[in-house]
Amino acid sequence: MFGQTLTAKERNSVVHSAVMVEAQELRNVIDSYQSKESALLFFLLNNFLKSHEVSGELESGDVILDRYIFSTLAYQTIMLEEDTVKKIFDALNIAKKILLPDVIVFVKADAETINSRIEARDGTVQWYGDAVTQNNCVETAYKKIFQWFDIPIIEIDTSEKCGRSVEENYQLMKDRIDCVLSGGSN
Ligand SMILES: Nc1ncnc2c1ncn2[C@@H]1O[C@H](COP(=O)(O)OP(=O)(O)OP(=O)(O)O)[C@@H](O)[C@H]1O
Ligand SMILES: Cc1cn([C@H]2C[C@H](O)[C@@H](COP(=O)(O)O)O2)c(=O)[nH]c1=O
Repeated sequence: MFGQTLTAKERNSVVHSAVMVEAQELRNVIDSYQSKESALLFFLLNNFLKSHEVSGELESGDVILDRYIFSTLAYQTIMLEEDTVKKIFDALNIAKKILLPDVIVFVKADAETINSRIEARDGTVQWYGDAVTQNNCVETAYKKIFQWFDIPIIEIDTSEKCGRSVEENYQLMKDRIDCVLSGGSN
C-alpha cells in the first residue's frame, strides 16, 4: 500500500493490478510459453513500469496494488532457486530502484483453503502461479524475501479454520493498516 492512511482517505484511493493494462494480452503468451525465465522478465518489467506509473499518482491519493515485486521474487525463488533471484535482485539494485510501499498486506491461507479456493475457480490452474502455490510453501518463500526489505508487514490469515468472513477479513486488514500507518505495531 502506497500513501498515508487508508481509512482517512479511503474514497481517495485507487486499486491497481500489478500488470500494466497494455501488457494484459501479452500475459496470455506467458501462460502458453511455460518458460520460467520469460515469466520472470515479464513480471519484473511490469513491476518496474507499475512503480513508475504509481509514482506519478501518489500526489492525488493512496494506491493499493494487488501483487508487486514481492510476488515476483517469492514465486521466482521457488521456480529459479533463491540464489539466482538474489543475484538478480542485488545486480539490479531493486530495493533502491523500485518504489516501495508504506506497508505490505500479506494475505495468506492454509493449503486446504488454498486448494479448495483454486478448485472453486474456473478450473484453469496457472503453471507459474496456482501450480507453484499447490506444490510448494509460498508463505516460506515470501517470508524469506521480506527479509530483503525493511517494510512493515501485516499478515492476514484468511484460512477457513479462522472462521472469518470476507468482510471481517477486510475490516481486520483496514484496522491493522491504519494502526501501522499511524505509528502503532503490526
Ligand atoms: N473468509 C474469507 N476471506 C477472504 N477471502 C475469502 C474468504 N472466503 C472465501 N474467500 C474467497 O477467496 C477468494 C480469493 O480469491 P482471489 O482470486 O482474490 O485470491 P488471490 O490470492 O488474489 O488469487 P490470485 O492468485 O489470482 O492473486 C475470493 O473469491 C474470496 O471471496
Ligand atoms: C502480478 C504478478 C503475478 N505474479 C505471479 C504470481 C501469481 O501467483 C501469479 C498470478 O497472479 P494473479 O494475482 O492471478 O494476477 O502470477 C508474479 O510473480 N509477479 C507479479 O507481479
